Amino acid sequence: MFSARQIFAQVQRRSFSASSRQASKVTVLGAAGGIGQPLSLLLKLNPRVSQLALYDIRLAPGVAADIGHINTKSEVRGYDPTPSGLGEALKGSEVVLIPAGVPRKPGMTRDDLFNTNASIVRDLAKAAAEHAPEANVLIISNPVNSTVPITAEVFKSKGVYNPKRLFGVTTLDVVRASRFISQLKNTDPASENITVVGGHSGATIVPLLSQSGYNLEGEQLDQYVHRVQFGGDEVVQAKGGAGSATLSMAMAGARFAESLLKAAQGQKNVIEPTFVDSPLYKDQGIDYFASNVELGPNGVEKIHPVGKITDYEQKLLDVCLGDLKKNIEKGVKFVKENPGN
Ligand SMILES: NC(=O)c1ccc[n+]([C@@H]2O[C@H](COP(=O)([O-])OP(=O)(O)OC[C@H]3O[C@@H](n4cnc5c(N)ncnc54)[C@H](O)[C@@H]3O)[C@@H](O)[C@H]2O)c1
Ligand SMILES: O=C(O)C[C@H](O)C(=O)O
Repeated sequence: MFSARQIFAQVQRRSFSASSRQASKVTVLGAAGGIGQPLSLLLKLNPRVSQLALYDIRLAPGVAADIGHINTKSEVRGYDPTPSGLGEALKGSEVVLIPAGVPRKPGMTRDDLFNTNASIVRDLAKAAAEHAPEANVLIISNPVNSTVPITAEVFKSKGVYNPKRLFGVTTLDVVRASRFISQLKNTDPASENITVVGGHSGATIVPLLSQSGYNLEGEQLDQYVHRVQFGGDEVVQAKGGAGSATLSMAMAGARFAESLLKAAQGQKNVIEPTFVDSPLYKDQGIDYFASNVELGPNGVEKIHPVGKITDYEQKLLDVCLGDLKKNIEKGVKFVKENPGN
């Protein structure tokens, strides 16, 4: 005989496993690139994904044919670089990841990518607003501090903006912050989870080490913060002109997509750092900010405040806010002045 409690637990388990089998179409725009390919591979390995739609201006059908042989259940399809191919790739999608655009070379800042990537993201955002207005849109293309506002402005201009469904992917900053502290403290990096707030470039990346109970001091603290803020540059230098982080970014993007799908499929307390339309600094004219965000079936469920920080961290945050405001304004202005076709 089962007790009422056991039966209840069984029903709960069944309903969770039913919802975790829910069909989820995921689309990658820029799927043939340095990030796009390993990201698509990781998504193919994710049992929460039922359909994987790959789009790029080159090679997406080839990447799809290759990944499609992997023996997991999801259907993979690559789309031709035409407006109808893009539309089909987006139609019915629950999660749209956008790593389309050019990466940095040594000596460049992320903002130096603006001139090329702003119009790429604007045009892909237009297609997403038209064909997948209710999808969760995950922006990876740099400069994220500007490409997220660009996407928001496009969605607003089409009357379909939902601030709960637009995310700048800043997961890599937390992945790095966790890895780098584990190297200093000889801990397991997988069990570190350092809070990182602000944005995704240089001084706008603000690790809040004190919130994990660590108190590095002096030069060691300065070096740690610098490494987290400029971790991307380490990879750009090491690749010597052949691009920026792709493999670690693919892991970070796949982790964020998995968190969104988990939350959409009923899991509670799913928290990820991400750059979203946020109330935290709107009184200072800063409409987007990255902090820990609880995800739910509707996307953003709850935006966590920055919380208690040290005077040192407050100084980092002050610098961050100044830069962030300019990056956001640049994105908004771009769409107003260059609405495209
Ligand atoms: N958010 C982050 O943490 C993070 C981390 C690493 C890289 N990035 C950024 O991600 C972007 C991509 O980096 P990458 O290394 O994959 O570059 P990449 O050049 O290897 O790949 C970019 C891909 O985008 C495609 N593309 C270009 N224009 C397109 C369009 N209009 N529609 C569809 N696809 C298009 C290209 O054909 C290419 O396959 C860069 O802007 C880079 O700075 C962000
Ligand atoms: O550094 C870059 O340009 C790519 C990315 O934003 C990163 O953090 O690795």
